[in-house]
Amino acid sequence: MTAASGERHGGDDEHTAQGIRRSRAAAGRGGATGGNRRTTVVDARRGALGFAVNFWAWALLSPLAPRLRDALDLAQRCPAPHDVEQVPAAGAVGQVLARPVRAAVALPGTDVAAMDGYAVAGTAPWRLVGKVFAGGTPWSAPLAPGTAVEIATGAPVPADARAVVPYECCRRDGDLVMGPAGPRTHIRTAGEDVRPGDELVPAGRVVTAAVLGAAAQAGADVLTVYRRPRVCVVVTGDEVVSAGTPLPGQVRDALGPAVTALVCDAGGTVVEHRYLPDTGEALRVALHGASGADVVAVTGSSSVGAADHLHRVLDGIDARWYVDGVRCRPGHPQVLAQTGDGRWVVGLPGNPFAGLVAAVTLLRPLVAALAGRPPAVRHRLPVAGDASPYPHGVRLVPVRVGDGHATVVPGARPASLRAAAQADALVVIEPDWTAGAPAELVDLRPAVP
Ligand SMILES: Nc1nc2c(c(=O)[nH]1)N[C@H]1C(S)=C(S)[C@@H](COP(=O)(O)OP(=O)(O)OC[C@H]3O[C@@H](n4cnc5c(N)ncnc54)[C@H](O)[C@@H]3O)O[C@H]1N2
Ligand code: MOO
Repeated sequence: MTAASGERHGGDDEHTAQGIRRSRAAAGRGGATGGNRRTTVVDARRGALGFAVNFWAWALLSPLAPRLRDALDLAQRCPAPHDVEQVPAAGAVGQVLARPVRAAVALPGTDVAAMDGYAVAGTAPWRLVGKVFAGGTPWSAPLAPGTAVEIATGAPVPADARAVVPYECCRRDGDLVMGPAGPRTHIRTAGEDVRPGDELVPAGRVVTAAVLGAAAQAGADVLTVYRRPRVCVVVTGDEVVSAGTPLPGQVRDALGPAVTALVCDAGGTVVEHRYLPDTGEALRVALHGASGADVVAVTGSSSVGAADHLHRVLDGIDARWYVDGVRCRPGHPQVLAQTGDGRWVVGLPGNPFAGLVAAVTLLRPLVAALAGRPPAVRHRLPVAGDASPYPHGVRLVPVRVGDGHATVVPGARPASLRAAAQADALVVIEPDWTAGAPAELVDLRPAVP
C-alpha cells in the first residue's frame, strides 16, 4: 500500500473496537477475537497495572486505539523496572541507580591547600623552609611558628599551619614572606565535602558523566543499577534489505537502525537483530525464539494486508493486548502486547516515518520505564508553520526547536524520514490547533541521561 493511500485511510470508525473488528474480518483475520482482545486489555490493565481509572468508561471511549498521550502514558506505566545488577561504574552510563552511590573515602582525604601560595604557622613575617606539592612527599613535621612552606593547590597542609596565603596576596623578600592570614583561610579540611558512607547520589538517578566522576572521586567503583532492558529488533518484509543498493522492488531498511538508536537512547540494549520474510510462521518462530529479550520490536507487518501477520501471530499465542492502533497520523497501526511469559511486543508500522512515530510513542517510553527511568518531562511550545491538523486524532509533525518556539519542517510524508531527519522534535498537533498556537513536543534528540 502506498503512503498516499495510507493518508486517505482513517475515519473514526477504524479507531473503535467495532471498526477494528470489521476491518480484520474484512481482511480475513477472524473478527471474533476482537471481543476477547477487548476483555483481555481491560483485565490486564486492572490486574497488572492497577490503574485507578474507570476502565469501563475508558473502554467505551477507546478500548484498543487510545489517544497518543494515553498510549505514551500507558507504555511508560506498564512495566516494573527489571533486575538489579552490580557493574563497574565506567560501564553504567545511562543506567538508573537501584541503590544510592555512597562514598568509600573522605573528601578531601586530609587537610589540603585550596590555593597555590604559602602555608604559614604563627605570625608574619614567615621564613620559607621548604615546598610541598600535590602528589609529592607530605611535610612530615609540624610547621614551627614563624615559618612557611611553599604549597600547591591540593597538597596536604603541614600540621600546625594556620592558613594558606595565595601568592598574589603575599610580598616576598628573599626567604621571608608577608601577607594577610585569617584563621584556616584557603585550607580545605579533611572530610568537609564528603565523609565515608555519605550518600552522594540517591537511587533513581540516571548515571551521568557527573555521577561517574563523583563516584570515582569517592572511591565508589561498583554501582548497583537496573539491568538494561534487552530488546530484540525484528525487521519484517521480503523487500527489505539491510545493505547495498536495493534492486527494483527492494527497499533499504530504515527502521532497524532508527529503532536501535532509540532503544539505546532510552537505556536499553539490542541483543538480537533479525530480518524476516513475510510469513506468519517466521514471525511466530522469531517471537518464540526471542526468549532472552524483555521487548521484541517488530517493524512492518502491523497493518491489515495479506502479508501483515503480527495480529494473527499475537492472537495465535494468546498475547495480552494493550494497544491496537493509536489515534494519530502517521503511525496509527501500532501495537503493544505482552506474551504469556511476560515479554513485551511492540509493533511498528513499516512506513519509516510512521514507524518512527510509533517507536517514540510506545517503544521508547516502554524501554525507558523498564530501564527504571522516570517519565520524560513534557514541554509545549508555540508552533509556527503549516501543520495541517488531522480531524480524528493528532498529527505528528517534525519541527525545529528555537528559543521559545518551534517551526514546522515542511514536507513530512509517512514513507519518508527526510523531514524528521532535519527536525529536533515532533509536535503533537491537536485537531483544533491553529497556526502559532502551542503544542506538546516529543523530542527526537538524544536524551541527556
Ligand atoms: N487497507 C489498509 N492498508 C493499510 C493501512 C490500513 O489501515 N488499511 N494502513 C496503512 C498505513 S497508515 C501504514 S503505516 C502501513 C503499515 O504497514 P505495515 O506495518 O504492515 O508495513 P508493510 O506493509 O510491511 O510496509 C509498509 C511500507 O513500508 C516499507 N517498509 C517496511 N519495512 C521497512 C523498513 N524496515 N525500512 C524501510 N521501509 C520499510 C514497505 O516496503 C512498504 O512500502 O500500512 C498501510 N496500509
Ligand atoms: O500512513 Mo501510516 O499513517 O504511515 O502510519
